[in-house]
Amino acid sequence: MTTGTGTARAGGAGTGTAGPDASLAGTSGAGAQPPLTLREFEAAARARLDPAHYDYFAGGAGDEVTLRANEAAFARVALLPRVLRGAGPPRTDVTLLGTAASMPVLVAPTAFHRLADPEGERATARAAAATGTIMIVSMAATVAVEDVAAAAPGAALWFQLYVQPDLAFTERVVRRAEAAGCAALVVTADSPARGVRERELRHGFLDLPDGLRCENMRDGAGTRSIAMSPELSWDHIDRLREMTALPIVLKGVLHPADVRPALDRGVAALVVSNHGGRQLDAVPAALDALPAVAAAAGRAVPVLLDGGVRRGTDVLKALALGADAVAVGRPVIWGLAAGGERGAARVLELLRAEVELALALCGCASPGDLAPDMVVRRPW
Ligand SMILES: Cc1cc2nc3c(=O)[nH]c(=O)nc-3n(C[C@H](O)[C@H](O)[C@H](O)COP(=O)(O)O)c2cc1C
Ligand SMILES: CC(C)CC(=O)C(=O)O
Repeated sequence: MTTGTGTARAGGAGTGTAGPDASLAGTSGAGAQPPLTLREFEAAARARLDPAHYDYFAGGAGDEVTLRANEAAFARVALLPRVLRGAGPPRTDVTLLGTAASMPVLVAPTAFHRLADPEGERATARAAAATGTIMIVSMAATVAVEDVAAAAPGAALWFQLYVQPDLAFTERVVRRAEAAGCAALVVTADSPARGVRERELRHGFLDLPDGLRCENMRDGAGTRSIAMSPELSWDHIDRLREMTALPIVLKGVLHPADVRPALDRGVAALVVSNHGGRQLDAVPAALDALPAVAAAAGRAVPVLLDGGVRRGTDVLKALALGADAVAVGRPVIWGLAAGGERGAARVLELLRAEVELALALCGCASPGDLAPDMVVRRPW
């Protein structure tokens, strides 16, 4: 049987196989071989990036306990496949809040893509479109949301918002995201203050270099730096609900008690996330926080997870433990730094192919077939 034919997708950056992309040969830090895994993409990116920029992307808060925990949590969970279910070639596509995606893997919002590639978020959006998945454009993007949308016609975009103390300014940013065609507003809730990443301090990386800026902060009067809002509260979610008809996704939920107030305010989806270990160190791994949040949501709204997803099998583990989809942050940046648009597309296509194969090997016809009884905690 073949597992490479089950899903139609837009674009042709990938091949549907997990084989190397020869055009990326020479980008790998390990030699002439093109990167074949997300980890190899990280090595390739590291070899190319200014060390200060690599550390900005890679680093986490404090002792990086949570950063390490995110990946380690996936290693502690094992998949328990079913056999002989006649599932056929699996589908990998999902629909989230009305947006179709070729796989249950989204591009998480990450800042400053032009530090990784001159085309920056334009290249990322084209890569997401080629793979047929959703890109969540960061408020801290180095390309304006309008220009990201124009660079990748047909791309499925959502917009991530840091609510600004100036609500009138916040509303103008929301209007720009709406006008650019973003289909959901992802409100980051885990950052009432900015986490301290000591790697940034060691490099003295405190601001974008000359020539780059947060283009979504421009407001006629010029670029403004992004403020974290310590006063952020549920009232702001009410205000945003009044402000926009876009579905609101709450990003950065870890405590199950925060689910009820979110549902009461009409939040359309939740993202279980610790911001890739970059905010409060020593919080649980995202995967470990997922089951309780998913149980509290009780399938009322989609639950997403990000943090530490590096393999297709990680995606299946998260889905089995209650997620409807996951998002990846750093891996897309590694693809971008290693090979621009092609590199980012390759990272996404590798994940899609890995998800497809893992679904087949688990006896699943689609992502929705995963259930909690298909994972076990490793006994070590
Ligand atoms: C370099 C970098 C920049 C980020 N910028 C943002 C951002 O602007 N807004 C946001 O909500 N989250 C941001 N995040 C967090 C990601 O959305 C996501 O939660 C995290 O990267 C997931 O972990 P992963 O990198 O292990 O996949 C950023 C993460 C990184 C690594
Ligand atoms: C510009 C920053 C606020 C972006 C961010 O969220 C991060 O670096 O984790």
